[in-house]
Amino acid sequence: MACFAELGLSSWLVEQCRQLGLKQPTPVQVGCIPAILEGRDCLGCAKTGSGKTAAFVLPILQKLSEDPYGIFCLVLTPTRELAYQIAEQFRVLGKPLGLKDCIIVGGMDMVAQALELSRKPHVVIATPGRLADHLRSSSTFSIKKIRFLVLDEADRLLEQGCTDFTADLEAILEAVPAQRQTLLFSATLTDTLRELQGLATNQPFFWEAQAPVRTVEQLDQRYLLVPEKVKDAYLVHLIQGLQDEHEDWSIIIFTNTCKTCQILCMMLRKFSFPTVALHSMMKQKERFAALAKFKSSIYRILIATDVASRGLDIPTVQVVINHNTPGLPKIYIHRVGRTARAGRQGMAITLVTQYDIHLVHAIEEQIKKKLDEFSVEEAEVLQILTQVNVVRRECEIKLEATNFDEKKEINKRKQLILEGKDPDLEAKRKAELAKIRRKNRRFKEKVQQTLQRQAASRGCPPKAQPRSHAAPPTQGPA
Ligand SMILES: Nc1ncnc2c1ncn2[C@@H]1O[C@H](COP(=O)(O)OP(=O)(O)OP(=O)(O)O)[C@@H](O)[C@H]1O
Repeated sequence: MACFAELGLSSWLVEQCRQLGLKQPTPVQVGCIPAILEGRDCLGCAKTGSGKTAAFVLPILQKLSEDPYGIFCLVLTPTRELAYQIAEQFRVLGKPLGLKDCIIVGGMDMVAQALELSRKPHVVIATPGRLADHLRSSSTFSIKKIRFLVLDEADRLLEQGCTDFTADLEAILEAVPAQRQTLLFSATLTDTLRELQGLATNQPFFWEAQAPVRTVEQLDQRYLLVPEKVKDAYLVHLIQGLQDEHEDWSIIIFTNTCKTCQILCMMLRKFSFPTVALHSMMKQKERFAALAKFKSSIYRILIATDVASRGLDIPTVQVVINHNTPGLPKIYIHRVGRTARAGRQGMAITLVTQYDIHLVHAIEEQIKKKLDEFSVEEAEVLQILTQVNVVRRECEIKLEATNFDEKKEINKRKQLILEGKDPDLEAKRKAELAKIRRKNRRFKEKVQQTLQRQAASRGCPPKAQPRSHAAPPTQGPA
């Protein structure tokens, strides 16, 4: 395996790596750094926690040291917390350069950001929405001369998920020069490869880690079949077990909505688990504070929505629990990638209800690996069931009293207005879409029932279970 110096990096950068404890480059670094130094665009696809950040930070710093000016590089990332993490890597590795960086993310003071931008930092790390706002409203800075454009978690930036970056990305792409080096990185690039290739046209170099499985080897991946109604009792039982078994334990729990995240956080605290929440309904300062408390192990459990599923690098995390089975395999890959990073061991446990078995199949097909069953003593779960349900209900009532839903609705409307959309029209469109989906689902169910009836009348055995180990969930103690 090559060493950092053999990749063409200058001695001061090699020394920085050594000081940081990076002894040998990882495969994605070996693959991408020389191509970037040659001046080529680069698309780097490698597993979670495999060192993709340094794969672009190191060559950019080298080029910056040869021709320092501001603004030299723009890095775009989907989440605010990730922007701070990337900035830290630039700062640490670029220390000898006296690197000036600037973080432009939503939820922070815009005037202070505008001032910082006008001081021509070498590197700007931004979320697309806030940077586009600055471009629309200010003429005190320019990204017309940037040498590097980086899209970290590039597939997320390009897909139209719950936060749609397309319009903001368009505004940004109009403001950057055509002559630039574009670097795109993610653990799941291949799904949006065609769109991404349109962005990187300068002798693009595509690097993908060759591996039979798309998740890391050191990750023990489990599923736990739970009846929907008793999910939270299983969760409490799981955490209790992990806490009893491990001295220095640290867990991230992923939920599907901000509200569930908030309720579960309140509930786990009632059970005296040191828990902090991270979701987009929190103020930015609270988000940073929560993350800092978790990183410093003051709190052992971080309960989060997918705002924390990409990129966050917290080496102490040993376990990831998916409170809901992710609807998309790619979300699963990023969530479970918050543990077992940089060669460490880790475990991911996905709670699977009777309605989610097909999602597990889709995940297994994508990652090219079967999940193993995680077994628990059902009798022990039964013992805490009533208590957990009562506490959860109390937390729900408490949260309702804070008008959480109303605040969420107002935030949503604000966001739509900012995106130039009519909130009422959007609501109507959504309701129509939901109606169509319901109709489709009913139709599918009817077809299924007819097929089963026909099979039964022909005397065929009922259709086999989709997977050998995914037996129907046990009749839980509901
Ligand atoms: N050459 C190296 N040797 C050892 N550790 C490294 C090396 N390069 C990076 N690391 C460490 O590996 C960890 C993961 O790196 P990084 O956050 O860049 O992963 P990633 O590939 O971007 O993951 P994700 O897809 O989840 O964003 C970091 O703590 C980083 O400091």
